[in-house]
Amino acid sequence: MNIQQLIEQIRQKKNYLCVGLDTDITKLPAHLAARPDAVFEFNKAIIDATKDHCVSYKLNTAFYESQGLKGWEAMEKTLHYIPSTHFTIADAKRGDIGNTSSQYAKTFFEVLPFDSVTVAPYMGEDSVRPFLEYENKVTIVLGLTSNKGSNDFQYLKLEQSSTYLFEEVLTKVASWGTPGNLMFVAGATQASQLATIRNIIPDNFLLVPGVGAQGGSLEEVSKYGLNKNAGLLVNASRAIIFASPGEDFAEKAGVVAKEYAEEMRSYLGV
Ligand SMILES: O=c1ccn([C@@H]2O[C@H](COP(=O)(O)O)[C@@H](O)[C@H]2O)c(=O)[nH]1
Repeated sequence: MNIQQLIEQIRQKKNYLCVGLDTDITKLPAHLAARPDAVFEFNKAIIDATKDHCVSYKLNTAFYESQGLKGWEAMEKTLHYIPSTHFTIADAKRGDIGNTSSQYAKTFFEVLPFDSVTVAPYMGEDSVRPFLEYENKVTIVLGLTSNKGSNDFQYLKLEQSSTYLFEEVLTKVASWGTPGNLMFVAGATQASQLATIRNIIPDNFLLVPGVGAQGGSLEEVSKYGLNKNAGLLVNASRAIIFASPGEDFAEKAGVVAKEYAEEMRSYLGV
């Protein structure tokens, strides 16, 4: 799915919810935990219960890679189970010298046919370029992250200027691509910076993690982040997939996803 099709899905479904499949095996419901394909069974049930209330799924690859081959297989099966009407994100945060980034791009755009992958911009243009070379795929670059550690580097002021490092990152990286192939991560916990971010990149989609378990406000994010095409994908992982620890985990996930979707609909004013 490309950005134009994502915009169409948002219009049809009237929400911009991304469900995060951060499937931590230590948190699986007891009745599933011992099953041989537990992670995929869990994800399948979550997708079935939430697909009508979201437009996207984000798989944080760490939760799969940490399980070795079995985890990788669960990630692949999950990706293929997600309906083609939903925008898929590999939250892998890759980026290396160009020669190596090409291999990462091949991994997440070809071997695993995700629609998009998250990329860390620290190593500069040649580390991001191999991802951007894929037509109809989207590169999601870390702009201003949701964690406390974002203060360490992202809020450093550039010498003799009032500009933060993250602002320079957004400005520079935006010139490497277009709103059709480049999104940025902006943490929901950073809502006070969203107006600034929108001034720099009015048209790019923002992937916004940090509502739910991290306490970010959906209302604030929507107020400052929405643009003419919606322009937002707001992710919640733990708050949805682990809404209940019991046999009703999928049903509860569906209820929470529906609540987020309805709140989003009110902000879209449709
Ligand atoms: O700045 C960032 C970038 C990525 N993430 C990822 O999003 C989800 C958030 O999970 P919750 O359970 O909803 O808190 C997770 O995969 C993070 O690695 C982020 O939180 N902040």
